[in-house]
Amino acid sequence: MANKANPENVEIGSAPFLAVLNDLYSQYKLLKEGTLANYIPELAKVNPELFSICIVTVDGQRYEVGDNQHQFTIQSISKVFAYGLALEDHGRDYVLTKVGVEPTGDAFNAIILDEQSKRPYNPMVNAGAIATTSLIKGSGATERLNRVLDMFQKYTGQNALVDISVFTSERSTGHRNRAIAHLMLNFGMIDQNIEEVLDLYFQQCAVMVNCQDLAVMAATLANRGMNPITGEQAIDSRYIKDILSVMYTCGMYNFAGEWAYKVGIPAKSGVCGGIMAVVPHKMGIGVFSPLLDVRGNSVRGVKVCEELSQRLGLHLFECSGEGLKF
Ligand SMILES: NC(=O)CC[C@H](N)C(=O)O
Repeated sequence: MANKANPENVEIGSAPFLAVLNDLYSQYKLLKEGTLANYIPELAKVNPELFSICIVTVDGQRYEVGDNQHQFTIQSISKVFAYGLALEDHGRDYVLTKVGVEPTGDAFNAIILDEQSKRPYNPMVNAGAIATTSLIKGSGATERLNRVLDMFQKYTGQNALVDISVFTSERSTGHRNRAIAHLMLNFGMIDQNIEEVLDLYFQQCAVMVNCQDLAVMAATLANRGMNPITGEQAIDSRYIKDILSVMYTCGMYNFAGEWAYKVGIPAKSGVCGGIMAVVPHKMGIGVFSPLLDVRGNSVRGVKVCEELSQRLGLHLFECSGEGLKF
């Protein structure tokens, strides 16, 4: 796949977004820091050079640069959407008894639960995401998986498929997640068959997307839950505030505070190297670059979002008028 800016992009959108995206792409293409996620063996096989940035506005305009068609597994970004489905299945109050909404300041895969309540801290870290996945309704494993895939299809407008190699790779090595699930079983936070819950969690993490899909999914959240390309309602709009709040406070794990301070918009990263960011009522942003920092966030992805936020004036609390108007 081509690693340089695709000249066809000029057709897709217009300045100023495209000029900014092209600029960021050429600038950060030179940045080679970070490491591939190798605790899931299949993820260590990815080409570390891959890089793409995409913006989709709530009125359906698309601006993109780089390897936007390259498919990768969604990993932790799936946690956002599974949380939405659990909220639709059970309502806010019940979900809150099983998964909290407190940032942890710990790594995404920390084996910890809230001391008092025994709940996992929030749905964006592994413990909370496994608990969330255990809440997804269905009469058996196949129906639950199909519901998850249908849900992803509504958000992306594309067929949702699981990358079987990545799924089996994680299933055979995911002992840390198994330990987390057993801890939650011990405290009665999950009650279903653990292996079945973990299978669904690993499957949802192995759903294939490209950078464009991330931007469309983010734009759907920015657009009160309606996919701006297909017009389909992907989630009940009443849960958008729940989702965006936990993304804002917990979506970037133990970098969430600095992210909120510097970038100032709800976002979610995954060890695939994807970052999905939401500018409410305006746009969705997807960035993909697989080299990760120590917290498991894409090195280029963080840099691109920091600069994009500054240059387009995206920070939610920006009031000095800095950045481009749109
Ligand atoms: N941060 C991530 O993307 C983690 C997701 C991965 N499937 C895991 O559970 O470890």
